[in-house]
Amino acid sequence: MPGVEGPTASSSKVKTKAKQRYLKRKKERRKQRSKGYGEVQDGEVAVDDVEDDVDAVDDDDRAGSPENSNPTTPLPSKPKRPKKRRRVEDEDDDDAMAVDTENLSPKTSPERPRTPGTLPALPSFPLPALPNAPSKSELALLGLDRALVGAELIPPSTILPIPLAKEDGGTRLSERTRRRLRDIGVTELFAVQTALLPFLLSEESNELYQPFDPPRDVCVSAPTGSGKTLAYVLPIIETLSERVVTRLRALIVLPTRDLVTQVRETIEVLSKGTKLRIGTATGQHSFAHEQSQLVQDQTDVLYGGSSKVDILICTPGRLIDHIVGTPNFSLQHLRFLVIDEADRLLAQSFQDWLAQVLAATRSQPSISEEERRKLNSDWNALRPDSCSPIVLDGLSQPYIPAFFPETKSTSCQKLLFSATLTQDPGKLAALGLRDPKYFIVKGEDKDRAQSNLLDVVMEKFSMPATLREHMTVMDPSQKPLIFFHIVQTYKIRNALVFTKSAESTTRLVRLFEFFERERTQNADSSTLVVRSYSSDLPVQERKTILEQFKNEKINLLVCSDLISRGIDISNVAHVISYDVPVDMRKYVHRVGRTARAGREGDAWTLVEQQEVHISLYLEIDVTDSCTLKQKARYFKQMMKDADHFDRIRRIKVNERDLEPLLPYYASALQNLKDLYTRQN
Ligand SMILES: Nc1ncnc2c1ncn2[C@@H]1O[C@H](COP(=O)(O)OP(=O)(O)OP(=O)(O)O)[C@@H](O)[C@H]1O
Repeated sequence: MPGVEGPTASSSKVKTKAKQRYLKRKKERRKQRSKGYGEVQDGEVAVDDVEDDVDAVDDDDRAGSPENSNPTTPLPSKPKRPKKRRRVEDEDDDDAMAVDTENLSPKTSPERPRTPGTLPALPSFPLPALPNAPSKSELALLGLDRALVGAELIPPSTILPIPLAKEDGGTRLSERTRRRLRDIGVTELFAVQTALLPFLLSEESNELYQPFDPPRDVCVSAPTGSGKTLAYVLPIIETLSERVVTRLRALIVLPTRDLVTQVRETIEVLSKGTKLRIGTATGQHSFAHEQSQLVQDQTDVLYGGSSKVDILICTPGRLIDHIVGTPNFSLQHLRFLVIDEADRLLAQSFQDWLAQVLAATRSQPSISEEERRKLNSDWNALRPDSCSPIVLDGLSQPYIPAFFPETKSTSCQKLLFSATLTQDPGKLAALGLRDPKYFIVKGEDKDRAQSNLLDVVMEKFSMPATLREHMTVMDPSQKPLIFFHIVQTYKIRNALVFTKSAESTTRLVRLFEFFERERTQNADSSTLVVRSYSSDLPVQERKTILEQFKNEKINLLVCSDLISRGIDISNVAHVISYDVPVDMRKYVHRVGRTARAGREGDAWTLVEQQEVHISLYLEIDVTDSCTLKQKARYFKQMMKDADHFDRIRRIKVNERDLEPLLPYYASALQNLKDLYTRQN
């Protein structure tokens, strides 16, 4: 067909011309070479002959390569011309591959000796490279709970005035509650409260039961003394104060009895004028007594439970005792489950308390066949209004047809609080949080939201802005003396002093008392009063001591970490860590006993340096000298890891500063030694 043949014929003509041009250039090249190198060798001709068969268009392309573009270019003064590349069968191979193939195949020119330096340079391939290792911060964000990424960050300086007028001013608090707050001197909401109250008191969430649209759970991380207690107490009181029947609707779990007492006092003050009833379960009283205080009817089988209290504040151990052993003690009506000091409580595996509590909020009553038959015949006898919707669902009941049968959920909203909230996914997973909402009080700068969030994830806890921190490094043998020196020099009063154990507490108090006796005998000043506070003391005595400390009849209270968490004593001006805290969390909670609610405060840490000189005093004190050797380094590293070292002012104490105290100290040591010798 002419239409087909025409182009084919013309292309073959073009091809012929191109080939002629190519052959002409080739001849010229040969001439050039023979001038420069003399006789052409056999092998080379052979290669060229192979090349002659290659498609001319290809050759044209190659003619444009630097190698061939200028045949008149002076050739390098090498003994042999560079070996010509040979195009092998695979047309897709690039030039580099062609060179490689030839080099790997000595058959192409077996007789030609290979001279170093005659091969064209191989193109360099990019070397395989490892990707950069992700930074610590990138790793921290990986796999992070989405809820935490969407956390609401609240600048610590945020406040909201509480008006007394009819309008609530955005606080969502009733007039009654606002008046109560005014009565106790609270005129504005603190940062954590400004965020929590509107969230927990929104219109949709003030129902006692929300089986089809249950409320979201909440996790709060806010510094010590920032007002977390009111952030949960106020919404609980506001939501429950409208209730008609008393049911156990709020459960507050705390790690110690002292904290239970403290929170109870706060709730009692603020719920004045409501009908809400408050109970505690700590094991302080007999079990039977507690049962009678908590449950109305322990004899009948009541599927809806029976409660004398609306709000129960308790420690986990005693709570489990009641779940297991108190008839009609039921958590089915719970609207709020508060876990304060959550990181500490989640670390406690006591009887798997958390799993038991969560199960109790969802549990169905176990009903015998006989009871079930009775129920079917007399449904009204059950008094269905006494059961929560979720329990009612589990009972045999008259069949009510429904187009859209919906599953009901417990209305219990979990609220977790801590100044050192754990981000441990395993621990949080155990809680089975429902669409949790995180609130984090941290950082004034909104542009640094990402890094603030990272700090929380990497457990770089925030501290009160009004806290001043100091540390002094010393030889262990001088620690008691330097402690006395700091107390005298900085006029330390209203101080909590933390030691590592109840035993060291007692010893330090004795030594201090001897020292003060010697000092005041020879000087015109009043004796400082120091007392120990430990779990060994009877409850009533502990209460009395705390009262005396609050009333400033005791100047220094020496204690172990028993009261390092949560305890709120407004007049604590100083916290002294006589023994360094074992971890950053402990440090945060210890120093957080001062500088609360915007007040100023000082924290002092006495750190032993590496070299250990065991003195008379320390012979009694030291049990683990290996640990001791590590202390200064360990403490500094702990602070550096938390990006906190720069906030701590280092104090240097000279030998000369200590000289005036030495005689009293020597006598005090002798007295202490005599005392221990007598006791043994
Ligand atoms: N809005 C407020 N105005 C004035 N004082 C307040 C306000 N909110 C709380 N406080 C007071 O601040 C102090 C510290 O509050 P709270 O004990 O709740 O702190 P916290 O955040 O729970 O601390 P911690 O983590 O140490 O337990 C308390 O004395 C409390 O009465």
